[in-house]
Amino acid sequence: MRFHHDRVPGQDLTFSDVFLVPNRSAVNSRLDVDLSTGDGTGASIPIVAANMTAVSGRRMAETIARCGGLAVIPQDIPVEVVGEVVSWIKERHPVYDTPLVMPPNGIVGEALNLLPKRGHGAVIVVEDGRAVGVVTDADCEGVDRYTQLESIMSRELLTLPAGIAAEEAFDQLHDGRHRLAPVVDEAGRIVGILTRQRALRATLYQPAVDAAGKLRVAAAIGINGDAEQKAKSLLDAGIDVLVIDTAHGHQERMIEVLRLVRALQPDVPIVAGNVVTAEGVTDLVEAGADIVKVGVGPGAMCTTRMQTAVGRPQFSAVLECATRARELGKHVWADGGVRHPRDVALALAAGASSVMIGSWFAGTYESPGDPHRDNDGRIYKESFGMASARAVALRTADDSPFQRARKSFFGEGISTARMYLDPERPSVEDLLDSIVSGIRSSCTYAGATTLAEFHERAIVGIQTAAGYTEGRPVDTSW
Ligand SMILES: NC(=O)C1=CN([C@@H]2O[C@H](COP(=O)(O)OP(=O)(O)OC[C@H]3O[C@@H](n4cnc5c(N)ncnc54)[C@H](OP(=O)(O)O)[C@@H]3O)[C@@H](O)[C@H]2O)C=CC1
Ligand SMILES: Nc1nc2c(ncn2[C@@H]2O[C@H](COP(=O)(O)O)[C@@H](O)[C@H]2O)c(=O)[nH]1
Ligand SMILES: [K+]
Repeated sequence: MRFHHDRVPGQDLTFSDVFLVPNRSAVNSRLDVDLSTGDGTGASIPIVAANMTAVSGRRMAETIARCGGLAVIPQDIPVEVVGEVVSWIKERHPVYDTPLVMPPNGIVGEALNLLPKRGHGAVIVVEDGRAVGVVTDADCEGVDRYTQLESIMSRELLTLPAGIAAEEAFDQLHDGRHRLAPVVDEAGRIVGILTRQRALRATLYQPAVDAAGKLRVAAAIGINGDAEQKAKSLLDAGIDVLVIDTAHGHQERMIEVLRLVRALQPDVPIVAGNVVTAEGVTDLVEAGADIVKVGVGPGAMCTTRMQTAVGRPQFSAVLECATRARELGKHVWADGGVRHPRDVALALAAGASSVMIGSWFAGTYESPGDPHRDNDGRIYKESFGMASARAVALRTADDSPFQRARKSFFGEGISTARMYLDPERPSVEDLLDSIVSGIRSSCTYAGATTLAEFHERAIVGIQTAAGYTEGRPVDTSW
């Protein structure tokens, strides 16, 4: 990456301060771009869902991995629960979505609770292991909540044979005017769901899978307590990437924990952070990190900069840290502050191998929270920071009241924020489509077919606030 006209800025910058200049390009199609990360995590797109309780649970993890990214199960989840989550994810189909299933005598109220859990928007009614009907939101409209599904379900059900080619599945769905269909094995048992969109996505995304063809998932630990034992248990549970995460990653306890974990000789990459300086990267890499997580204070739930003045504008932090990591033969993940696909492109241009997204993904069907409606009927989910009073209260539930009170003293995050579901893009897969199409396009504007080439060729300019505003779409006259 170089700065436009080689004007290296004298101050630190964040994503809104910068833009990408187009290059002469020999890349004919955005579909010719390979977005795999090359950082040893096996991800085929450079997106990681952050280790936040309001963001990354089992549904987020399977959905993102199916599109080639990763989710990090947060450190606050008990190890035995993480073990169950990992086994559950490894049992999911790498291409077909997990169906929501109910019996014919199940009631509409329950179906309405299940529907927002998944982007495909349908409950499959199953009897003796076979699909006998399908119920969507529209079928439940104006119907008493205690009505049994068999009296409202649509019985005109297309089923697709397991192993069907994605394009063939799309055509069958399209020709039969079906939005989705259960995929069944030879015995007629449901193995998953294909919507038209998922069939299309199966041709555009490569799932992130392990050597056994199972979906990949990452998990995090903190630096307190018996971090080494916790790391061991997570590795035994079969996680694919281990994240060691704390607010101030450039501290000696982190270095000590990293050394202990590295000594376990895990055969999965170790990610550690967060830092924002080259020195931080050097120390964590020397202690055993394969990937360093970069970002102090850019997160949407984060009050650290207001509380402490500490942090660093994220674009410059990523650039400096990625440069050092590259010199050491290692990688960085850009963590926090991403609100538009352009921010992802800029973090990749600065040299990150992957970009972490938290709050943006909290406002999707697949995040763990329950959907709520505001006074205007808009659907939102609650998000909260991992250093907020709410997260600290959850994390310290087993401590004595005095210990809990002491630990709540240093909150550095928001306890409730409303993350609205975008009616056009309510599922995390919709957001991924938008991000991935954006960065594929950024790569071709730069003349790059891989992320390594993108970083090499990217030309970054610095803009005024007016320059940034000019780039925003205008949806009313002025
Ligand atoms: N990326 C970011 O900008 C930030 C992210 N977070 C996220 O919040 C979650 C909780 O992290 P964290 O608060 O580190 O909790 P942890 O449970 O990981 O504990 C942090 C440990 O570091 C010690 N510590 C020393 N100085 C600091 C400091 N300035 N800030 C925080 N801890 C310090 C703490 O001791 P003691 O409490 O006694 O001081 C404690 O022992 C993580 O997921 C983290 O990523 C939190 C803040 C900033
Ligand atoms: N200072 C704090 N930072 C936090 C907290 N919870 C999470 N985070 C960080 O934010 C990113 C995600 O950023 P986003 O803009 O995509 O939401 C996450 O990975 C953490 O590094 C917090 O309570 N305080
Ligand atoms: K912030």
